[in-house]
Amino acid sequence: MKRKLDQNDEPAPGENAVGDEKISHHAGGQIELSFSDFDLDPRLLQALAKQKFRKPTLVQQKAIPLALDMKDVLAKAKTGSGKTAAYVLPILQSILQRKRTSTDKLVAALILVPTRELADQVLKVVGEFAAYCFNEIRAVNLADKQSDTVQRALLSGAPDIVVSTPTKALANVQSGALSPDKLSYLVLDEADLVMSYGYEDDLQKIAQVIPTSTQKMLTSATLSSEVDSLKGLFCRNPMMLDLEEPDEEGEGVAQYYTKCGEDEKFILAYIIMKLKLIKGKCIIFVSDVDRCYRLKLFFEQFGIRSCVLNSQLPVNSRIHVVEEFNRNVYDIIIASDEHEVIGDEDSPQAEKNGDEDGADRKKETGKSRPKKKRKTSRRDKEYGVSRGIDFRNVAYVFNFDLPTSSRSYTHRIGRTARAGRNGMALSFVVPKDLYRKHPPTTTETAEDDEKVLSKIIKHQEKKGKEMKPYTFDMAQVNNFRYRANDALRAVTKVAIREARTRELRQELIKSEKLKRHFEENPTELRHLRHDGELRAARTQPHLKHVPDYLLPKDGRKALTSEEIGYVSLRKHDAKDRKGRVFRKGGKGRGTKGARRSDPLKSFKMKSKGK
Ligand SMILES: Nc1ncnc2c1ncn2[C@@H]1O[C@H](COP(=O)(O)OP(=O)(O)OP(=O)(O)O)[C@@H](O)[C@H]1O
Repeated sequence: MKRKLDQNDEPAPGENAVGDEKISHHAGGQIELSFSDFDLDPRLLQALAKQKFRKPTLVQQKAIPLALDMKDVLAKAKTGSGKTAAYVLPILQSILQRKRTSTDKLVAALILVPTRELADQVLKVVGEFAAYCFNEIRAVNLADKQSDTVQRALLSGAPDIVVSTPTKALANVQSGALSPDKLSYLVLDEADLVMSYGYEDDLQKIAQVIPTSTQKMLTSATLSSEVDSLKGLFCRNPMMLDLEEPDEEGEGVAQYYTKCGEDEKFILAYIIMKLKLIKGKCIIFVSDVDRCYRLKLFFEQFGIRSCVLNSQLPVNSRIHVVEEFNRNVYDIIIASDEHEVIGDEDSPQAEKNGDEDGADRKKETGKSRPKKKRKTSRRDKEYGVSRGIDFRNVAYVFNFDLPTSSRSYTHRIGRTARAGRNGMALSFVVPKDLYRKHPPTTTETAEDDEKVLSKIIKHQEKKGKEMKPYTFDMAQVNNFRYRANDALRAVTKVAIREARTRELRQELIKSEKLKRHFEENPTELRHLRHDGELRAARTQPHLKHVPDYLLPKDGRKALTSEEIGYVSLRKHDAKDRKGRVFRKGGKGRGTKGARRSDPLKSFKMKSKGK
């Protein structure tokens, strides 16, 4: 029997979620292909070897042959499974092939993405794969904020590949700077988001000028109800891939949630970060820009350094933060997941298009998010880091504020456990009774956390994943309450406003410098750190150290999860070569010495400040 999917439904593994013609695939029993089976240009194989891509991932094994066979492809595969290479490699292959016999200059591929940071990332991936093609491939990014003149200059001479957001692409098509007449490839990366990001009108106009012969590739980790609109707009009979693959070496993302009050979120975050209960790099998602600064200033009180990412920051700074994080310069990023709000504000079609941030939330909770007043501050509509961004070696994702939909949850936790690694996700959930007691000082409402949680649990179960409760021992946690509240009191609204202004000013200066001067001196970029103290809040130096009396009796030796909470977690190994990413160990897996333990238990506590 065919199950009816609502827009928020993420289909169960192998379920025919993306349409009737689709083929569902599972990894089990498939013959494994290697990159050399694809008959790729040797220069591409060389680039793959340089990047240490030993074998194609499942989505690459399935999509690349179809794409090389000139088929339209609609691919749904999990986060971090290598969808970018699945469309970039066939594009490069076809361009190189054409260039063997033709000297025509034309834009061969248009890659549409929802955000500027993703456009930047995709351009870099293209550059990496084209590294040995010398001057044969030219790719440009139109998503950056550039004048029309600069964009026209970029497009003059017909680059082979154009990466853009739909709005920028359409503007250039309409001005005549970008000619889609001879386009061989059109890609929609994060296709469901592109469809529901206020871009539908742009996409419709683009669809009208794309030749019917253009081959289309549409990808996302979450595609369901958008499929019909996408098919209607772009490709009527695509090959549909719905790929579910087992996590390679263990559990993928180990998922936990903790029910707590709004004020307790801060205490727990302080304890987890300061006592390093979970080791490694992390991304903390909050619901809006103010929350970014509230948490950053709160952490600052304890000497915990963090970077923020939000739509107010200049795009250069945002991209730089991600790059530096990936080079292990920073450990903590506090990111606002704002497209949910922007979806509401800027996209009247959000509901129509199945935007979980609008329509699905309504479905889940029975009510729409209250309309927010438009902030006077400048926000970048094309900001977004929960989708597609390839954060490297993220040990855990921390949903300080629960997302408002299961789809958003899937993408957020997909920032860890990428490319076959393991990771962990911890989400704070404010139960209704606690919400009423201490409503959050955020523009978002947490009142529906529990409803969203049950939806998330349901969707994860369909995929064979489990989201487990984790209960902290609040008696132990309460020892830290006074200090946490003291720090929180210093983070006033005025302090947050000042911090926002100060950071924006600093980042604008850095951004300009980044753009002009540091292009020529890339090594100097390192000096422009983004995790400096904002010092907008009252400073209390004593808070930077954790006094011994707050710790359990043998606290200086180690704090175990039994002491801070009871162990209701599934056994989970947390170790990799650098001690950064949780990996499932075990006999014969080369994880000598890896101890089977839960995420908190395995970490020693540090009683001194950073
Ligand atoms: N065949 C491969 N072998 C090893 N690593 C790979 C392979 N393919 C991709 N990767 C790496 O996996 C990571 C994730 O790839 P990518 O960003 O393309 O995932 P994605 O499926 O697009 O994720 P998302 O759904 O979050 O956008 C990248 O760091 C990439 O370099």
